[in-house]
Amino acid sequence: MESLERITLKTQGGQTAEVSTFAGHILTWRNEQNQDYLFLSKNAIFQPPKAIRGGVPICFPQFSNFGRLTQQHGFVRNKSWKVVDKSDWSVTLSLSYDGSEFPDYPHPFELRTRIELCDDNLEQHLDVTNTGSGPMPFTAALHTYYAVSDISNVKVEGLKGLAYLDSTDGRLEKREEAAEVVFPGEVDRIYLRAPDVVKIQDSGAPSGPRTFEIRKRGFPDAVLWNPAAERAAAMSDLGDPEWRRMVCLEPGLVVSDPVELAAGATWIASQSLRVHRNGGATAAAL
Ligand SMILES: O=P(O)(O)OC[C@H]1O[C@@H](O)[C@H](O)[C@@H](O)[C@@H]1O
Repeated sequence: MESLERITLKTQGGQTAEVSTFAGHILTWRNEQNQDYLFLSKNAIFQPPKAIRGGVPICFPQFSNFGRLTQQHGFVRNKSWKVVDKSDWSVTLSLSYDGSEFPDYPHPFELRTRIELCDDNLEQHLDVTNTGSGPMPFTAALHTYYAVSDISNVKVEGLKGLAYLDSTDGRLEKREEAAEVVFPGEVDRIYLRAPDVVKIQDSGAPSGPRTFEIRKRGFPDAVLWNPAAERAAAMSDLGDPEWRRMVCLEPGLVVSDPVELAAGATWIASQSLRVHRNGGATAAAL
């Protein structure tokens, strides 16, 4: 098994994050008690170019099959990235594509991600520059896997009233009626024009209830995913009971506000993840 280069970030308060140069991928984010905030599957396969199951894979230049590529979620999660700069608590990675490897995607680009860790707050920035001479269409998502005690303890707030495409039902457009979305079975939805703040509550976390607050910028949509038992059983790097310990909330540029980036132009977006523990706010500032 090929070992991955991991960069460790640390805060003064003792939280850590690990970032893999393969895939420009946040692998872990742990609090000072070494408890995981992000889910990384025990069955994850660390064998490039296989995508890693958990953490924060970057889906680019395509989310799912929204684009012309045959690779689900694009190809940057299967590539090695370069470290541009690094401090104890931050790292910037980049990936250049010259437009030649994938005939269905002849658009050269320079993609960067910057990851900054503070106590109970992780920020991830994504920016892309079109280095070609024509317009560059793309879709994208930060495919963030949160660690939860059990999916039956999870409720997602902030989606009520939104239209969504139900990927478990032929991408039929539906409307969210629930103030708190729960997971009685497989959930795979693309919420259109989601608000910039969405919250995931976990009432069974080991050190008391906790809430993940996701603040997104520049991503109009949000994908919510848990595969449930049957689909997870077909995924060798997930399976049972791992699927119970995760939920994905993925800020995305998927359907709303499609982008055709002009030659030389740069697009930027980000997410800021904050954890509120035991129902109380943390001391970290945004
Ligand atoms: O197995 P992959 O390619 O990492 O994708 C996992 C899931 O990613 C989610 O973003 C999609 O909405 C799901 O449909 C998909 O199954």
